[in-house]
Amino acid sequence: MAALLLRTSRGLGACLRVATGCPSPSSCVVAAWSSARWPREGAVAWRTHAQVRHYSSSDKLSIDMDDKTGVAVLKLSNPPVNSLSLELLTELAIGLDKLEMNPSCRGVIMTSAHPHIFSAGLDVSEMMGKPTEHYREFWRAVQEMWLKLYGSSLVTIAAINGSSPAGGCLMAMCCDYRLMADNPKYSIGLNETKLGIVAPFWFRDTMMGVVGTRVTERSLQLGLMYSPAEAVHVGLVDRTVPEETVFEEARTEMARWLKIPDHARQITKSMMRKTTIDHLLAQRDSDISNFANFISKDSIQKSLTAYMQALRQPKK
Ligand SMILES: CCCCC/C=C/C(=O)SCCNC(=O)CCNC(=O)[C@H](O)C(C)(C)COP(=O)(O)OP(=O)(O)OC[C@H]1O[C@@H](n2cnc3c(N)ncnc32)[C@H](O)[C@@H]1OP(=O)(O)O
Repeated sequence: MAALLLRTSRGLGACLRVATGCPSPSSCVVAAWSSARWPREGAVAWRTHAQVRHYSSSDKLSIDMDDKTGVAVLKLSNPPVNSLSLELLTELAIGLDKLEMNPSCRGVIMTSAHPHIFSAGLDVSEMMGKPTEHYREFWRAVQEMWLKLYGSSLVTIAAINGSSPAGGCLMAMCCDYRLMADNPKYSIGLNETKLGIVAPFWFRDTMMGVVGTRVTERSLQLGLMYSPAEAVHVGLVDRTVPEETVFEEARTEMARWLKIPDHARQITKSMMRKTTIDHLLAQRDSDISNFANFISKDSIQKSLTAYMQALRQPKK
């Protein structure tokens, strides 16, 4: 059973079960086998160039997997600002799942296809003027993307080639390592309070795992956005690099991580993240209800409307 789990289901939960010898729920194995049958018929287009395989069922996301190096490159491509719509979040979760199930994949570099913006975070229009059912579906998709990315057993590196507020920062923080372009015009952080909304506990927990309690508390209350240099100073970003080298530096960093035996690194990662993941899993439905109730409030809808109007004003 342990060998089967390692081969078919390499999420962090599976790693820790293998390490501890705990029995796995049978649903986990079933899910692993059904996902392993990708590409799904009709949903995924394949191109093969030597050892690089391109697969994506959406024009908002491209994933190129190099079988020789074991490294996949995941590029967000949702103009103008890579906002995380329901569609893009769903594609991200599916894409990450496929990489997890691909036995030749060992690492993922996440970046943006558009210069200047890594991701503007959650698509605010998905949180405005919609029925409650839509909010529930949207929030489940946000959770799912987080569970796949934060819970990935692969080495994940964020090559942050532009600004990365809120949900964009969350994605970067889910990764094992963060490189950011040293352009002072870019910024990164969890700015939710500035929109009049509150980052949920698992956004907070993710940030605490990266920068610790004190910096998280100050950053969240004030909705701080950090320049690349400031982000390095507080530990939100590991390193800044010249803008034109972000991607190559990410590749070099990946090579360093891939020198570590997968099983040892994966079990260590799982030990570090399991409590945070379990916390959300135990409260998934109540978290969805909380979000749907909160976002439906008139006062919150007014705050979001005002924020979007301000965003649309010409910049000085
Ligand atoms: C309980 C609730 C918890 C929920 C947790 C929430 C998490 C989130 O992620 S909320 C989203 C927070 N995101 C932001 O606050 C980012 C806002 N955007 C920006 O700061 C900037 O747009 C930028 C720095 C990302 C890019 O700046 P710039 O290149 O100057 O582009 P524009 O500001 O002109 O924007 C172009 C276009 O895109 C629209 N837009 C920007 N961000 C979003 C977004 N997050 N969702 C939807 N739409 C967004 C912006 O309104 C412009 O639209 P048009 O004027 O119609 O062209």
